Amino acid sequence: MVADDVSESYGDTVALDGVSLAVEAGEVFALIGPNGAGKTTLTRCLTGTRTPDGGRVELLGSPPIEAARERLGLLPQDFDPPDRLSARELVAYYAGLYDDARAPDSLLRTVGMDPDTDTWYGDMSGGEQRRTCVAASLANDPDVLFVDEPTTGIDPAGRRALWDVFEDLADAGTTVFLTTHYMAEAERLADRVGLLADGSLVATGTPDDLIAAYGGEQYLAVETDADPGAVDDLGYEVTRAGDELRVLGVPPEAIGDVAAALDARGVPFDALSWTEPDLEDVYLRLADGPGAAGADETEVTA
Ligand SMILES: Nc1ncnc2c1ncn2[C@@H]1O[C@H](COP(=O)(O)OP(=O)(O)OP(=O)(O)O)[C@@H](O)[C@H]1O
Repeated sequence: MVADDVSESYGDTVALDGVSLAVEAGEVFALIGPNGAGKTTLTRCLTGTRTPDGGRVELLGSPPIEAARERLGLLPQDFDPPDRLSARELVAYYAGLYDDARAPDSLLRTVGMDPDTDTWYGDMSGGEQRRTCVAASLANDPDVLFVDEPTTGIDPAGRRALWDVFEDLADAGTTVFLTTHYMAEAERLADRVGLLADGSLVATGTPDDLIAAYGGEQYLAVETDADPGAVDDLGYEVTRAGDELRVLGVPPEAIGDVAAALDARGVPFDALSWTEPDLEDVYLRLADGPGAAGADETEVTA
């Protein structure tokens, strides 16, 4: 799928301001960014539910509106099926829209739902509702799946179970375009991540490359009142952050040496913890921190 210089506004609100990206067949692409960044709008443009004001969009080699419906799966953020259907009825309804659909019971089991439960959709917990909706979005065994915040409201075990579902789909060759606020979800699932802020794509790259470029350094946090000068001869930069000293750039294999050096210098400390940057640090730096969204649009590559 391709978005080329896509712009879209709602009245005076600019939701997308010249977004360009390309997602390869079989790739898992995660779109992250703050509330109101334009993620849902971009998903709508890519799926043909909105026609952008400007730019070009291509899905499965055609304008989205012409893309083969039976090859697409879509779970919108605001998907709101009828309340008075059981999970089986709901998934069977969506499966019935296609000539060649997967069996509803098997789909429900895939997402961790008991197909025999007769609770109406309107009476299910938020997490059960979302799982059922994920099952419905898979009814036609799509080649390209768009899922907008698929695991919101799902408990941690259920979320991990759905990650396995998406991973299995990706392993089987399905292209997945995922929108999420869970950085661990993007980091675990995505081949590439795009960070959208204020309608612009601020950075795109593999999770590892983005973390290397923007995540900052690994560091050893030393909970102590000591002055940074007490440990500034260890070969690492040392800064104070609240009640801890941060010894920057310490690799995991050097943690013992630093602890021994603290002891040797008589520096008292209550705790040591080692931290390595993750996608959340990238997000905070580029989208939510000081100077956020100020980065030029960047494709990060190894
Ligand atoms: N139907 C609409 N009418 C007017 N403005 C809209 C409409 N839909 C979205 N917007 C505005 O467009 C901008 C982008 O919204 P969008 O829903 O695409 O963001 P998002 O990144 O998906 O946000 P969230 O993470 O909260 O779901 C926001 O400023 C939003 O208020």
